[in-house]
Amino acid sequence: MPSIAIIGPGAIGGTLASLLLENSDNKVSICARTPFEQLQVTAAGQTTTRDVTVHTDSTATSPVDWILLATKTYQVPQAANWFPCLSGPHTRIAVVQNGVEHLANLTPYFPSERIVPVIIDCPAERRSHGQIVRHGDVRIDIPDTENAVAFAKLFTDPAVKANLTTDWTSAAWRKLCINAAGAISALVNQPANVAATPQAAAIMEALIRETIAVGRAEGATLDESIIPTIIANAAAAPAGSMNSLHADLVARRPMEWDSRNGVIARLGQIHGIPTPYNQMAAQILSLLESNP
Ligand SMILES: NC(=O)C1=CN([C@@H]2O[C@H](COP(=O)(O)OP(=O)(O)OC[C@H]3O[C@@H](n4cnc5c(N)ncnc54)[C@H](OP(=O)(O)O)[C@@H]3O)[C@@H](O)[C@H]2O)C=CC1
Ligand SMILES: CC(C)(CO)C(=O)C(=O)O
Repeated sequence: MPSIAIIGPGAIGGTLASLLLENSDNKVSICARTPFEQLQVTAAGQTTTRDVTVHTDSTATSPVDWILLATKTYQVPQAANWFPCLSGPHTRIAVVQNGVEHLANLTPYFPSERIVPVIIDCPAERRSHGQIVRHGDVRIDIPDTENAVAFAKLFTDPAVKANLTTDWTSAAWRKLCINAAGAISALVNQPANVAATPQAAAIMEALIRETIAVGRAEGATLDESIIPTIIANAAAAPAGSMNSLHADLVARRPMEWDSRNGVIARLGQIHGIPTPYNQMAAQILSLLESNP
């Protein structure tokens, strides 16, 4: 029975915890900052409610086979306080976050061979502690490695579609193109279909072009055909669709502006690639965050 501790039972962590509990072989525990007794996930009009083991004190935990880290990227340093009690010599960690810095963020705590970086596409929101709404299937891109295959096998629910890729870098940068462009919604506080306006579409195109240029310099294979696709998909999103960055702005929570836009400016500077749109997006979002 693989033992799995989910750190960060929010929209993504709560969704994955519920899906892991579908597999009765899994021994699942949750590491949270706020206690709750039941995990309720609604997807496709169906609500699943389960009693769950929730820890809020790391000293009450013990080493597990898998850690699933699903906090926001800027929360990793604090979440690392869970690692000593949860980690044994063979503990592996799946990092389920947006961005392209999964390994850079976690190698200070784990050897890279025990880190599984996970790119996830799963529109989800946390309504309250332990109450999640999932708005679609769960698609994950993971590297084609022994540990990643073992991670994917923890899930038996067909809603989880795992893509084993030999080019995880390109998959991560393709997702970052979506997330970088998604900043427009938080910048103008408008849902995804603001992309239907020519002004928003032009800004999204500029954000994506910068992301493609830096991603290519980082070794990703990125085709410019994703530009109109990302913009068209956003423009056609159901009315009111919010990405998680925009949801954080509306909820007056901190935002992942650094891992979704700032990273392009940071890496662009290393490669000598100008990234004025992503740099300004990160600066404006940081300003909005500090002056809600
Ligand atoms: N939501 C979405 O649609 C998608 C999100 N993602 C990405 O997935 C990642 C997670 O995002 P999401 O699930 O939306 O974020 P949420 O804010 O919904 O969840 C983060 C969770 O982590 C918890 N947390 C933070 N710090 C700690 C800590 N030290 N110990 C224990 N728990 C902690 C938070 O608890 P608390 O309640 O105390 O804040 C919260 O439950 C992000 O990188 C995001 O960009 C990717 C695809 C889609
Ligand atoms: C693409 C999207 C909107 C859902 O997977 C996302 O990554 C997010 O909300 O952070």
